[in-house]
Amino acid sequence: MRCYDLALIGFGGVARALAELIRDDSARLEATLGFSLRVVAITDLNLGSLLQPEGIDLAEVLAMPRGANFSGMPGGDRDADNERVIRESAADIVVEATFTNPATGEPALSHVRSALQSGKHVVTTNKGPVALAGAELAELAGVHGRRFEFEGAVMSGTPVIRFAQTQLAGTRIASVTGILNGTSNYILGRLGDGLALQEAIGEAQALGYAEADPTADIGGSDVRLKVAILAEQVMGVRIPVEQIPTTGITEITGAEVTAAAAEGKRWKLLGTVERHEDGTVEARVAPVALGEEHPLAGVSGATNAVTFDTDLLGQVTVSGPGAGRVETAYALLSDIIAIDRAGGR
Ligand SMILES: NC(=O)C1=CN([C@@H]2O[C@H](COP(=O)(O)OP(=O)(O)OC[C@H]3O[C@@H](n4cnc5c(N)ncnc54)[C@H](OP(=O)(O)O)[C@@H]3O)[C@@H](O)[C@H]2O)C=CC1
Ligand SMILES: N[C@@H](CC=O)C(=O)O
Repeated sequence: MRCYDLALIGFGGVARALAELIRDDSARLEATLGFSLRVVAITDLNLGSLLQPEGIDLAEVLAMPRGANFSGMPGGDRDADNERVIRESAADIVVEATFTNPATGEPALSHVRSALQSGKHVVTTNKGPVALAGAELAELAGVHGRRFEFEGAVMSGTPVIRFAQTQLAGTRIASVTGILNGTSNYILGRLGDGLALQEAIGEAQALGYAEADPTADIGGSDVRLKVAILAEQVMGVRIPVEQIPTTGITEITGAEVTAAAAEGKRWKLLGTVERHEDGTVEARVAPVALGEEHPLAGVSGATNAVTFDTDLLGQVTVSGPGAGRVETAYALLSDIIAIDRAGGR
């Protein structure tokens, strides 16, 4: 049985959900996938660092009370010494799940570079490094004979990047348009139900949908990163993030959501990448009041959907969870499966 050792960098909602999956479902995963997973290192701002090459007892760390940290445990330290843990741990795969900085991609970008340079595969749900340095990191992975996988960076666990890269590889994609942020889509729905913006944000945070800084969700910068990722990964065009005109949903009121609904319309925050006939490619993020007949109008809650406009198939739409702890942990698992299927070690 193949076994992959993991280092979890960032132990928040998504990484914990992955740890719970490994703790609770390893027998099924081993039987269906043919490999096992073991966590040998964890770092987190709150908890510090834990390095245990023989495997960490996940039940023990998942049960740690709020405010506790790893100091006092064998291989434990109260500081989150990410770089040392990434380089020194015996992990095969580094799981990067810290927060997303939409401007610099740091510290995640440095984590990914260090992991690849020290000969480890990387799986991440962090949009920053992929949007800002995707090509550089893919090249670095190639140089070191490792893989850089990031399915969860767009639409959480719903397989959209790999789907487009493999299943749509033989078509020309003229445009990609989608609802790409679960939090803002959820909030628009709740504004329509009569909630105040802050209440709706609070709900999205409690449900594990929102970014550590939710202004990234409602201000559009989260979708802007995802649009840049889709442009590069699916349409082969690098568009610097700062060149993507972006408007969020902060100016949309509950009254406007209700008034639009009365006219048969639904406000949606759309991310779009379009290839024009002259070959130029344009990207944007903006709220749009869609008519009820539009295929994306009925996509509600934290569900996301993206429509690819192709020459051979016409429109192909993929829809599924766009946020959520367990859903996003699934993206990490799907990346690990991709590494295994590519030959693993
Ligand atoms: N939740 C979702 O639905 C989705 C999330 N993502 C992405 O996945 C990543 C993780 O998301 P999620 O788990 O929800 O976020 P959380 O905020 O729950 O978890 C992030 C964790 O990383 C820790 N952390 C932050 N900075 C550092 C650092 N420098 N060193 C070590 N630990 C650090 C945080 O500690 P502290 O709390 O002290 O800051 C926190 O425990 C993010 O990049 C997010 O954008 C992608 C798709 C969907
Ligand atoms: N905060 C994001 C999480 C996934 O990327 C969202 O709500 O879509």
